Amino acid sequence: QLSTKFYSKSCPKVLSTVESVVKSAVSKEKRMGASLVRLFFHDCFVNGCDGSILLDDTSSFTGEKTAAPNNNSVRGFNVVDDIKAKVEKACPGVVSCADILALAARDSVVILGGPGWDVKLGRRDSKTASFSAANSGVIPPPTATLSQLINRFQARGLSAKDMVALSGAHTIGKARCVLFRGRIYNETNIDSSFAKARQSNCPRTSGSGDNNLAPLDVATPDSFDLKYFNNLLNKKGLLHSDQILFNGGSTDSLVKKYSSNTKKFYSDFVTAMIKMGNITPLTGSNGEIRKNCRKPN
Ligand code: HEM
Ligand SMILES: [Ca+2]
Ligand SMILES: [Ca+2]
Repeated sequence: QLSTKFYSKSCPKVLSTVESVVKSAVSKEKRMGASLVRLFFHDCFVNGCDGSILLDDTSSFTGEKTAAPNNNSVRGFNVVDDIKAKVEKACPGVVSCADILALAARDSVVILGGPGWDVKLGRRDSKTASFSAANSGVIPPPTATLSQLINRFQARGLSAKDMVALSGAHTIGKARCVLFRGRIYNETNIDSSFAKARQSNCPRTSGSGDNNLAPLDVATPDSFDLKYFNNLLNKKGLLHSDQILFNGGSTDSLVKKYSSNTKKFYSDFVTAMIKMGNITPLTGSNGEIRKNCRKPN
């Protein structure tokens, strides 16, 4: 059972240490806050919040970093290393990499103007990772239908409401052209001037400009707020999987509600982040406390 006080005796400085490293990383690059939030999501969905996503490949082991949803996409590993090094100095062998991800995600949201919450701690680190689980079937792709999105979250114990609230994390951060090209050229539920603007930096031809970036939230890309949901009402969702949340289906009413009610969005987002953070953690004597987040001890 996770607890907010897990390190209060063994490493009282962990909270302030994580916060200060995240603060300095985000002040250098706002996007890093978004990247750290996403890292936590992609860790928790694949075999639970166990730091599995942080393991590097070796000559005899392929981890999760090169799986399709992560490859050339997830980032922030150096910031996690930096946090881990400082935490190890303060309390060697005590704090897990999985808990560092949970704290860094929360701190990122707060620093970018979003809600705060008490993070439950006590997760331990996996000794392995799963390329196959990360590569297919667990993390939804941006081309997903609404029922696929709902099903993939349900498979992790998260409701449709949790899914919509968590999608609100796309109020920060960026995405690559290759992942929204189909939407801006082929879809009809898109604002035409928005589509044009995005097309200007994302060529139609596949293979050209694939890695060009655009903000997930056209209005306030560096602030954690409800503008993401406003964009959806205006057909300015960047990804297919964003706009599908407001496209005449069962989640329309929730999107509408969040678009005008910051309090409701924040409280549902926090509830869902805590739920996501509880996905099958390793506790007790399972797993280990890695010394280096990139490799098992
Ligand atoms: C609902 C299903 C979801 C889909 C289909 C999805 C898909 C994506 C895609 C395709 C990107 C861009 C990746 C790239 O360009 O390489 C992205 C970025 C991002 N996602 Fe999601 N996502 C989903 C849910 C979530 C959740 C639950 C969170 C966190 C709670 C989240 C947080 C983020 C953030 C913060 C970014 C920007 C990262 C950065 O700028 O480095 N997403 N997502
Ligand atoms: Ca994991
Ligand atoms: Ca925003």
